[in-house]
Amino acid sequence: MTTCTSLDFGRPLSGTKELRALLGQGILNSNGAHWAHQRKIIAPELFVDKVKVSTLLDTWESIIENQGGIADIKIDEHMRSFAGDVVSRACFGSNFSRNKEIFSKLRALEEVTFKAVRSAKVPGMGLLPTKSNRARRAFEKEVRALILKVVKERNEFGYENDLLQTLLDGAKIANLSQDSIQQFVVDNCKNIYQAGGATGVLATWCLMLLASNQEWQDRVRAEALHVCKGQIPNVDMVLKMKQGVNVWTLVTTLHTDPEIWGPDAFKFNPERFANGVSGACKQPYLYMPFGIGPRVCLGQSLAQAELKILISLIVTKFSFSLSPKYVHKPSFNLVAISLIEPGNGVDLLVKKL
Ligand code: HEM
Repeated sequence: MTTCTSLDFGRPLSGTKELRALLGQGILNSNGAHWAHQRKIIAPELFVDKVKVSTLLDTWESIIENQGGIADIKIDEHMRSFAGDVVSRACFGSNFSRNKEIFSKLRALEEVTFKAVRSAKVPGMGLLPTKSNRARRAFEKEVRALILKVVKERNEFGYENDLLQTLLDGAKIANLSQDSIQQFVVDNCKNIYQAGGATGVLATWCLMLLASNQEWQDRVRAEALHVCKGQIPNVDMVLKMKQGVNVWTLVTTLHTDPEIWGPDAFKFNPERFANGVSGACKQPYLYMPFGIGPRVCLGQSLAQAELKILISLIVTKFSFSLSPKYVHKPSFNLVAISLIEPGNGVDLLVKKL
């Protein structure tokens, strides 16, 4: 895989037409030279040191205070906005103040796209003026307009050293028409928001697991307190098939196969990684949470730093357990990068320490 020189790594998503509204021809959904150009532009921008602590902790503290010392919090939205905030700061600079609006419209676009992908059985259905097709087009237009507004402000108010600027400069160097420049920037902004959202889902699952495994929550807290010594953590503290045939690996199955991980494959046991990935499973290359090869996740380091900072801050400031409201319902979201999300969200009972 790493010695492969082809630029065609196939994105054979079923319902690609339906996905166009959500992902366009940005990095997640493109191939060949166009993908390579985008990857070259985006890769240097996803710096670990751009992670900043958000207002999430203050929000939780005030909710807990208002609810008399212990609060029942549905954490999904909080984690989603935290991840969005990090992506926004890391990639779109200080003036990306519309990030919340863009995020919520993208989420709505994702939901209608998901429905369309699931029901795209009849050829041409995507073109009919059905209620969901109209909604999809409306959200697509709104997201595009919001992003282009930010681009306009950037062009009027000057240069900033961030991904948005790099995308604008990269599109200009490529000698694209005005329309193509706009499409290039819009598609890639949407893709980065989509891809970056994965961290929010991962943080949600991580807190759910720590909430239902108190012993591990205590161990993680003790480690975070030991490493951070009462300070806010920073990044240093925490880091041949026939042509045209595409193979999709169901990574969840790979990551829970007892033949690979041993008889306790389904148990939440972070201890298995005490001696690294090679100590945890038979073949280290079978562990691929961020993908593998030339299309490996570009935000891997950013996401890992972001999660370590977030989780160590949360465990040192709060203790938490699963709320009786929580219903376990993992749901597959095939739209962007195949995430398994908590279908009913995650409800936690949170107390300030
Ligand atoms: C815990 C969080 C995350 C997980 C588990 C994750 C996982 C993945 C996976 C599995 C892929 C597909 C790899 C493949 O096709 O082989 C991917 C692609 C990608 N991810 Fe992430 N990701 C996360 C966070 C992020 C963040 C925070 C960003 C940036 C802000 C990001 C940017 C990207 C990009 C740009 C791609 C497309 C790379 C390409 O096609 O060349 N990801 N990610």
